[in-house]
Amino acid sequence: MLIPLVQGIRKFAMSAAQKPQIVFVLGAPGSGKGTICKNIVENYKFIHLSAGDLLREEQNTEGSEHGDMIKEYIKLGKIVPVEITCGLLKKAIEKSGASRFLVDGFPRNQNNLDGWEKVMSQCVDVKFVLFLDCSEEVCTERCLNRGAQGSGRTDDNLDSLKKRFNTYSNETMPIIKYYEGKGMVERVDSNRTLPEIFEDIKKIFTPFISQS
Ligand SMILES: Nc1ncnc2c1ncn2[C@@H]1O[C@H](COP(=O)(O)OP(=O)(O)OP(=O)(O)O)[C@@H](O)[C@H]1O
Ligand SMILES: O=c1ccn([C@@H]2O[C@H](COP(=O)(O)O)[C@@H](O)[C@H]2O)c(=O)[nH]1
Ligand SMILES: [Mg+2]
Repeated sequence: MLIPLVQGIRKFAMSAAQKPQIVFVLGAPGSGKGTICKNIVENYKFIHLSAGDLLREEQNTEGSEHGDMIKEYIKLGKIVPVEITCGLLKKAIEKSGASRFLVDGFPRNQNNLDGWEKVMSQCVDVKFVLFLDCSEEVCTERCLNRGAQGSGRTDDNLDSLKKRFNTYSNETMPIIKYYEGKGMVERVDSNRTLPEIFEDIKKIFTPFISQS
């Protein structure tokens, strides 16, 4: 599966006038990644790609060879192998043809990072990581509310949330630290109200857009 993925991206890279710019959006489950990305898209020229949404879509695609595996991984809060997730992201980036993307909820572990770098690093330009920093307590309450309001997500329950937080602490935090070490992390306290968060988002994205 990895070989056609690499070939496809090379073809894409050759035809692109400029490398697409990528901002990774990371944070705990329920930290507000999807909500904040929606706000960014309303105010700045970005395409929002949620890795979780792409996986849920794939899971529900009739005849998908990965559907059952994705379903199981999501319920257990485990990270799906990068070949699948990166393949879906690559396809969405190519299809869109846009120049700026918010990649929400990826890379989530070392396997994701290695796979992304192997396949995408030559063809896209990762500008920075937006890190939505939010306490487990606040995040849990938000996800449980989202479940109670009928999200339909199989992982908006206490049992799955415990597992998702474990995965986040053990596997995703080291990736955020890795980017921090490279001076690439913009941290926003997302325990606060949306207007407060959006003020900080403006301070990050307005200069970024005017400089790039
Ligand atoms: N700052 C906030 N204050 C109050 N509620 C919020 C805030 N940000 C997001 N929410 C709500 O919390 C829930 C989770 O938000 P969202 O879906 O954006 O998080 P997420 O990080 O994408 O979560 P996941 O990782 O589970 O996909 C949603 O119901 C959303 O409306
Ligand atoms: O890169 C990714 C992104 C997500 N997953 C799986 O999906 C769920 C839900 O993701 P959300 O971002 O919360 O929508 C996540 O817990 C993982 O099981 C993944 O494997 N890889
Ligand atoms: Mg989300």
